Amino acid sequence: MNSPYIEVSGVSKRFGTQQVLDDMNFTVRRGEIVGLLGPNGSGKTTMIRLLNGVILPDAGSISVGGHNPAVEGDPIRRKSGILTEGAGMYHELTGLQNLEFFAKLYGVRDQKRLYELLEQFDLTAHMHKLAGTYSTGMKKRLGLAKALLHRPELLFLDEPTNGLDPEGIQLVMKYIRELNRTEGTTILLCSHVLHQIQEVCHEFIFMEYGKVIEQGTNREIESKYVTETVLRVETGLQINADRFAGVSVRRVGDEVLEFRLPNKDGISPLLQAILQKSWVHEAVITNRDLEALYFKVRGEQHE
Ligand SMILES: Nc1ncnc2c1ncn2[C@@H]1O[C@H](COP(=O)(O)OP(=O)(O)OP(=O)(O)O)[C@@H](O)[C@H]1O
Repeated sequence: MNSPYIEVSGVSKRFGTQQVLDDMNFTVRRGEIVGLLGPNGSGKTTMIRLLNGVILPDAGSISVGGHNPAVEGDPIRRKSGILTEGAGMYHELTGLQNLEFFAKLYGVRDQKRLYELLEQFDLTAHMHKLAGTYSTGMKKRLGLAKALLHRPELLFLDEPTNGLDPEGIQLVMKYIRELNRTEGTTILLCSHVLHQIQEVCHEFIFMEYGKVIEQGTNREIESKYVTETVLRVETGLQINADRFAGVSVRRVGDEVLEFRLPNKDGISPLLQAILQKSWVHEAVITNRDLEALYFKVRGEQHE
């Protein structure tokens, strides 16, 4: 098991009278992609700013790669890259000039790196245009190129796919996965779009009201919260009771039935029983994707 790269323990932060973070505790292991998830205003961006040493916690301790961001922000910023929501670009400079500016700031001397990143993010044809004229997707991709200039070992991504079209989302997600796989980059990713990050993250941290309400892999959270299997089946089967083959069932569409089983072992016998009477076009478990888990975890917090 990898050692913790980020350790957050008992961290609280207040702005005026508003308690934004309240006793936050979590760890991120080296080389992992971790999703930080929570509703608007739950404190995700504030947490990233604390990890970068941009603001200071009121209580608790933080370690990032062995450094305390409150007093050692510089070494952390040297080995980390950050993509914020606004991407922080100079609109009156071209894409290339922006990268040149930040390359100088980060002490990146290798000019090839700039062109390599422009190419990687499909920006070569646009590098001489002013960044202010870029589309949202292009700005986001330029922001990523900037964050990666100095080959950081840690990457903070705040809503990396906001405002991107489906193609842009795919490009960014593919790059995140590849970067992690080939360079072992540790990535902390904030997002609302759960189905997009489900595939790329190794672990998830669910936040609410400035607290961590759950942390784990999809499988760990699933085994803790999912006590039954909900199977949606597209079939021509006609039912006239609320059970079929001993399994609870209800109709949810013209040719769609929803079955509730105690566990996955019952799926094959159920499908066999259906197939003896009718056709089946699709069968999907609907209650274990990240979105379903997220609502389940949040729901249990409110009970
Ligand atoms: N510098 C600040 N001064 C005062 N209040 C702040 C400051 N920064 C953040 N807040 C407040 O802290 C709360 C959490 O904000 P934060 O941006 O961390 O949430 P978030 O989870 O990232 O939200 P979103 O998903 O909308 O980006 C909000 O109510 C916000 O108004």
